[in-house]
Amino acid sequence: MLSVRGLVKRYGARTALDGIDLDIPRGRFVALLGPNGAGKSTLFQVLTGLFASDAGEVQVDGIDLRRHAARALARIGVVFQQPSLDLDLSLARNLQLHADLHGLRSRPARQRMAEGCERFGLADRMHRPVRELSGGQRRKVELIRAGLHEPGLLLMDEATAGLDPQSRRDLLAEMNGSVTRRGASVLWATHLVDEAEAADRVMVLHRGRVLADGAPAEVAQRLGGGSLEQAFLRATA
Ligand SMILES: Nc1ncnc2c1ncn2[C@@H]1O[C@H](COP(=O)(O)OP(=O)(O)OP(=O)(O)O)[C@@H](O)[C@H]1O
Repeated sequence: MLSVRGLVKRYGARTALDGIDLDIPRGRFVALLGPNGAGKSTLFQVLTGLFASDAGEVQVDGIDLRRHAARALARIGVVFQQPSLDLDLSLARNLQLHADLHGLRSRPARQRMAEGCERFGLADRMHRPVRELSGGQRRKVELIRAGLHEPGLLLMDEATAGLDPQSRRDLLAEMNGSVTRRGASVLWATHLVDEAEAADRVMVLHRGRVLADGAPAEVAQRLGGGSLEQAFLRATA
């Protein structure tokens, strides 16, 4: 679903991504685990076409991001680290704008919006301004929005930041649901080891490089043993 080869991104003299290779097949939940400044957001900015890389290739479902950006991006759903809803518009209007941007027909769009809001307990808030929602509820709206066009790849950049334990659990369960229900792939950026432990696969990113990639137990082993948390802290100290 996602193939990245030799990705390099520099900000002036600073190299934020230093030759990233990764392959994510369909139906996998992959955690991108890295400390602050590892390059997670930069990777997402390149994958979503916000920044051009200095070198390397990205293919989404076999489509080259640089040459066919619109087709490649249509297959991606994203929740960025910074909230990006229009607070003055209603929840439904925010979702409808996204559906229109992706050219969704109105009946399936309305049905998916209603299903998503139902799943997250937001059905009775659909026509209220987003400003009236809590931080956790806003995150859930962003998640519904990211999946509205049923993308094969979901990119989540620290999507649980600021959420209470129950909301974090709801979001993770929803992501796992997307993987099993629709066969979507999820790349979940986090610095929280417990979230990474719940993934099928963990990629540890540090200073723009992938230090280890595999099942959580394998990654812990490759980074010197002990728990994943111990190994991660040691490797990124
Ligand atoms: N616009 C920018 N200009 C210059 N340097 C940048 C810019 N954005 C990021 N960087 C640098 O690139 C590196 C990677 O940053 P990035 O935000 O991708 O990391 P991150 O893993 O997402 O961190 P965090 O977990 O803190 O969000 C850091 O050294 C950061 O200071």
